Amino acid sequence: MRLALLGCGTVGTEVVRLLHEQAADLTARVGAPLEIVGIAVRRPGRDRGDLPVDPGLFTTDALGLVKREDVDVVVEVVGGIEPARTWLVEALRAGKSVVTANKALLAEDGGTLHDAATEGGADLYYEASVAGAIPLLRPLRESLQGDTVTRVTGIVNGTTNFILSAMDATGAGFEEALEEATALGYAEADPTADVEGFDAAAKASILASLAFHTRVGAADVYREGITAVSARDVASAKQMGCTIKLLCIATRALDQDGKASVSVRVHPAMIPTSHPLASVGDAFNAVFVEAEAAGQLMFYGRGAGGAPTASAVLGDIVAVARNRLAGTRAASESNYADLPIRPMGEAVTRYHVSLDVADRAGVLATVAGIFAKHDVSIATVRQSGRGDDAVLVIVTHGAPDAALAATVEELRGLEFVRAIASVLRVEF
Ligand SMILES: NC(=O)C1=CN([C@@H]2O[C@H](COP(=O)(O)OP(=O)(O)OC[C@H]3O[C@@H](n4cnc5c(N)ncnc54)[C@H](OP(=O)(O)O)[C@@H]3O)[C@@H](O)[C@H]2O)C=CC1
Ligand SMILES: N[C@@H](CC=O)C(=O)O
Repeated sequence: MRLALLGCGTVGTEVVRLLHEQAADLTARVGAPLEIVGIAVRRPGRDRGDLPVDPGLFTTDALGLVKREDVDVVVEVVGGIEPARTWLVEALRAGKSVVTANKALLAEDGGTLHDAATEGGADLYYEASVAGAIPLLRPLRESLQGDTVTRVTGIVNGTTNFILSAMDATGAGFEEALEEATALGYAEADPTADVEGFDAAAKASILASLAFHTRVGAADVYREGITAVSARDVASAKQMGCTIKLLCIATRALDQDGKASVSVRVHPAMIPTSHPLASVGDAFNAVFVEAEAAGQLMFYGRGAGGAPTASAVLGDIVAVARNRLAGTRAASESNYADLPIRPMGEAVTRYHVSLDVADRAGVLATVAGIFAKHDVSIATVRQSGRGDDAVLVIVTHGAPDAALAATVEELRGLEFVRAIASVLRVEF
């Protein structure tokens, strides 16, 4: 089995290392040796340490490598939309198997890749694209095909989980924690993708597409990142017995006429410290899958980093290599459902709102009246005074997100509201 490796950075170098260190076992498991015939990178002269590979294999001509007649499997660990899409479509149409970790591309234009795979009769595997080392996509793609998945909830971005865990545990600053996550190889080439929630949204779209048998694109996912989460939010969450996590929540629901639709969102949320997701620290990921017959399933493990991600890539390489040797390919994905996307405004959520207000008579009554006007029920109110100023912390019961957002907008315009210090959703 002859492999073309596209990319040799954090993940690619670990793929090379594992292929080298486990060569004998992999040969036995596949039934044929796995041989790298070329490695496409941007800077072939870059120092890659003691990588166990012939330096003559490096090239900048990725497309030329993909087109080589002797390549069976293309492994893409570069990232981004272009030129990765062009390379992978070329490979798939030519009948070459593809293994990729590129969630951004799958979320943006997965349909083009799947169509090219069908056209070329080729395998397209992408276990590493969601939740690093955790075997999650294959259970959705295979084991749960006989069941109806109703909800997928979890932490799917290691970088932001690392940052939020550090802010919560040690009081570390945002920038400092992001720098450390980048140095550890968790962050994307442009970490904005992590901290603004794009990476988690891409993963959410992949999970929802597989779980609900429908195409959910990146643009269908409601997204908020963690850049607005402050030390004050973290402290406030602690006071309530909560912690803050960047959550991915995908649900399939039926309306009164029995018509199904899906809602997919990514945003920071407060969860009680007693919840199992609260103890998911560092760059670990955890995902709950709820299915009608199976009930609740939990998947947990390292969600980022070179070696954990390479483990998932290697698993896919073995699978596609076995398929090629057997002259077969995996069944096409069943995206038959074509379900509508429910807007974020209809999602039932709860808000934690922290207001800096003037401390005088009638303030609380006016604020409560505005919540009532939008049909939002208040669960708790905490007030602490500071001379002329007071801090009001209000936690609501569940209400449509649009009603909660409209309430906050109206509060913002009140003359006695000095600042809306934070607005966070509360889940579970
Ligand atoms: N890091 C992680 O924890 C995880 C990453 N992923 C995904 O895996 C993929 C790779 O991530 P990662 O290894 O961290 O990224 P890196 O930035 O560490 O590595 C990217 C590699 O791609 C090469 N490259 C970049 N542009 C080109 C180009 N135009 N032509 C040829 N080669 C190019 C780079 O070359 P050079 O070395 O010369 O710069 C480098 O070797 C991404 O899709 C990412 O989202 C998925 C799960 C986890
Ligand atoms: N940047 C990503 C890497 C894995 O997908 C993350 O932090 O989760």
